[in-house]
Amino acid sequence: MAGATTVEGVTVIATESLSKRFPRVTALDRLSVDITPGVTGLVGANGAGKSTLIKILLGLSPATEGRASVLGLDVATEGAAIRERVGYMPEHDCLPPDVSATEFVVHMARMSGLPATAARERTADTLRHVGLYEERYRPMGGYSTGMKQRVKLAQALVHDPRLVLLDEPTNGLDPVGRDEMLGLIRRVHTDFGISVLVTSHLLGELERTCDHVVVIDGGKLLRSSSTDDFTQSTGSLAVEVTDSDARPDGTAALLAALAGAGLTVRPAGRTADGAPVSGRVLLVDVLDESTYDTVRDAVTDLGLGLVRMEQRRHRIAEVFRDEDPAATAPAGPADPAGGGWGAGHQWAAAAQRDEQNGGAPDAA
Ligand SMILES: Nc1ncnc2c1ncn2[C@@H]1O[C@H](COP(=O)(O)OP(=O)(O)OP(=O)(O)O)[C@@H](O)[C@H]1O
Repeated sequence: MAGATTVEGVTVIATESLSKRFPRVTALDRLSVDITPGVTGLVGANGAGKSTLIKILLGLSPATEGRASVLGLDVATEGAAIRERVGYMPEHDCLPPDVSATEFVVHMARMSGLPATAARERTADTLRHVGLYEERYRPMGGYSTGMKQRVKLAQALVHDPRLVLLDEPTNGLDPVGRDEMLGLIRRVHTDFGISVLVTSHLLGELERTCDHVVVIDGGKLLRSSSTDDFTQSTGSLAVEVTDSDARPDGTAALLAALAGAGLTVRPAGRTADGAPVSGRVLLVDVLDESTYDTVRDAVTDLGLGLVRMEQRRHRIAEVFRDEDPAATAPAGPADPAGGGWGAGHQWAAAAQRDEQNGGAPDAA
């Protein structure tokens, strides 16, 4: 737990061999991770232990074993001090329906210790920031899911915390609402310098929003690294060609030619919005500079037109599929809570769901 006491500016959250065992399930299993300032995604399938970790970090639920600190404060003994400095957006709907957003957020601000005038001013500012200014006096029972999520975000920000913990803030939102929420979350950090830990079971949405991603599965740490490292191009090249009279299926001809030249090549499978691309885009593993020449020469020799040839980055979901060959096997209906599945299977299911939800960004 390197940053627990002294390097507060470097580590906002640190856990060391943190475990939480319930009678029938181990929700967190010796989790050791350091989280630095910025926007960090905590990703995991349903039941991976995300909410459990958040509750421990807020000092609301004791760990069974191990230690954790938030902003240099010990979660076991300094929970109240942590909750003064940290905002929390819970996963589930918890808003009283008869109360307006303004009344509710002012109330939460007062609960956090702000004087009445400051609470009203901060509430107005925060609701404006989350885009709820016009509707702020209406009872929240009539709000859409997106509006409710914004109120939950506003109450997490109103006392000007140094860190916010957001539990599945995009849950229940349509793709547009999800993008708007992710944009807001990004601005929480860029506009106000507040660090963010945001949980999601959708791998794809985090690579657009987070500087750093922590992946847990079955309460264990799978991986913690910068988003760039996750999605680093490892030399995948997207190639699309036209057909010709001589080659009515130019893509198949090119695939055969490149494979014959010793390159690893496969259909890309999906477009930017997650729809199948009927095999027109090929992905070629780049070994070195000569790969570009081999592709160009093959296209020319076959007499095809080159529509595009571009470097592409991996998507986070693919990293997990690539790391576990079993995960690419047809998995049937996604059931991440199904007993006995290994990590790769769970992530295959999560990745599959991600794509079905259209949460996947660029494929080529
Ligand atoms: N109070 C509790 N008593 C018993 N088991 C619990 C309790 N809270 C959580 N669990 C179990 O611990 C595991 C982790 O749950 P947790 O809610 O942390 O997962 P999660 O990653 O947040 O998933 P979700 O997004 O579905 O809530 C699950 O198997 C869950 O059933």
